[in-house]
Amino acid sequence: MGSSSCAWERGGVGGSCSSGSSSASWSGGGLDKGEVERYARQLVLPSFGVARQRKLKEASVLVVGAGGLGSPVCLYLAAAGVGRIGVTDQDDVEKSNLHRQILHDEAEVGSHKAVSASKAMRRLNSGTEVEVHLDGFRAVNALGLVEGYDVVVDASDNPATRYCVNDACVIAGKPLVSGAAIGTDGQLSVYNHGDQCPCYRCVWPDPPQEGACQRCSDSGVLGVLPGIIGTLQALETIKVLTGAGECCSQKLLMFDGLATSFRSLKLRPRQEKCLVCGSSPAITRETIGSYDYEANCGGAMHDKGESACLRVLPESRRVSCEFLRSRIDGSAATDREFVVLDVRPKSEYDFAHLRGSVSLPMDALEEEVAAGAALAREGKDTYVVCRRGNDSQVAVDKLLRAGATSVFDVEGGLQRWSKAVDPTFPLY
Ligand SMILES: Nc1ncnc2c1ncn2[C@@H]1O[C@H](COP(=O)(O)OP(=O)(O)OP(=O)(O)O)[C@@H](O)[C@H]1O
Repeated sequence: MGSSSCAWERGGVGGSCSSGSSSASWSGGGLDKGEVERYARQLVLPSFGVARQRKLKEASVLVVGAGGLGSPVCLYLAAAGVGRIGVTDQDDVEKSNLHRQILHDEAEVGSHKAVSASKAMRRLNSGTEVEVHLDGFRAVNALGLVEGYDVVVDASDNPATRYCVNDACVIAGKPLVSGAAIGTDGQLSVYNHGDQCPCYRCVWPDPPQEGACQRCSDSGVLGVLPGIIGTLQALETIKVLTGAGECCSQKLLMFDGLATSFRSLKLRPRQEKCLVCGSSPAITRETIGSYDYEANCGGAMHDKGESACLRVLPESRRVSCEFLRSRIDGSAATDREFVVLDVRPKSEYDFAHLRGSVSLPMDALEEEVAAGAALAREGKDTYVVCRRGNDSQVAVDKLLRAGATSVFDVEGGLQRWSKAVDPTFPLY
């Protein structure tokens, strides 16, 4: 090869290669050598190429939630070369997150998820600028957060956040890549992307009642499921940012993990009556900050373990975990007979329960109440436990209404037991 000729040129944009010039002998279409080498396998794709890679480099994405869905979203977007990624979460990494939240590892248990996520992305790609928003997504910061990015990915797990993220995206005119995964199923759609494309609220105008929505912490999730849906969210985000292919907008993709099958539903276009993108919106730039999403859209935005506890019983019906321990070890100042009822599903009882406790899942307890058999334990003190101290209160309430007199809720449930009494009891 002659010394004056260009070694090679790609992309056609950027520096020239004239004979005798001191400038580089090549042009990478706006990418440097390291970037060309790093992204080579997608640069060679005719459907992608250098121009789209450059778009990714110039783009920014906000990821709401650094959990099961957010993990593959953050990792794949950083790996793909998105220029700036913001991640927001308010929660800490727990051991029970690790089977699916592959952003985090054992060393990060107890640390803030957004911080842990940022470390993982920086480890993966030092060329991606990572921004951390520690307070989570809320009505008061919604618009400010969303306006700082080109595309928003909803990787959260509760309806109040989903509606709030959607409304902010509509007001700020940002596409929203939304995913959900629970049990062995998942779904995905791109909202608010183009004139006719509906927003999340157009498709789901009626938020669920508080407590009506399933959560991974209660219903369980096969670890790989959010991996699949989150990876699809990353793919859709890349397509929205670069214009490659066709986005999953105006349709809802549904995945059945047990059958390994995908189905898609066509969605109705934007709705005139929609509260946020309709012709006379109630939620606007001026009102979003004070809109009460928790009251209007299905309950708490941030699931902070025990703080999410219900309070349906008077203090006199509640005992502490420490008191229950004193009954079990015989140090309490009473020798009345007692029984510990565990109202969690049998599957949970089977993997860990208090020695001597009796399994009576909520549906069996309801049958017992309906059959008038709820007083069978009268004469003994009955202490009711569940995982977090919510179902146990409901169970005690049902037993009291059925005429039982000596039943008590164990405050904070087995999570509190694990933290306050016996750290060897599995915390999940
Ligand atoms: N308003 C919000 N702002 C930021 N992050 C949120 C918000 N609401 C939920 N999240 C985060 O979204 C993530 C959802 O993750 P995931 O569904 O895997 O469940 P999890 O809450 O981490 O775990 P588990 O349900 O098992 O306790 C969580 O990290 C959660 O803290």
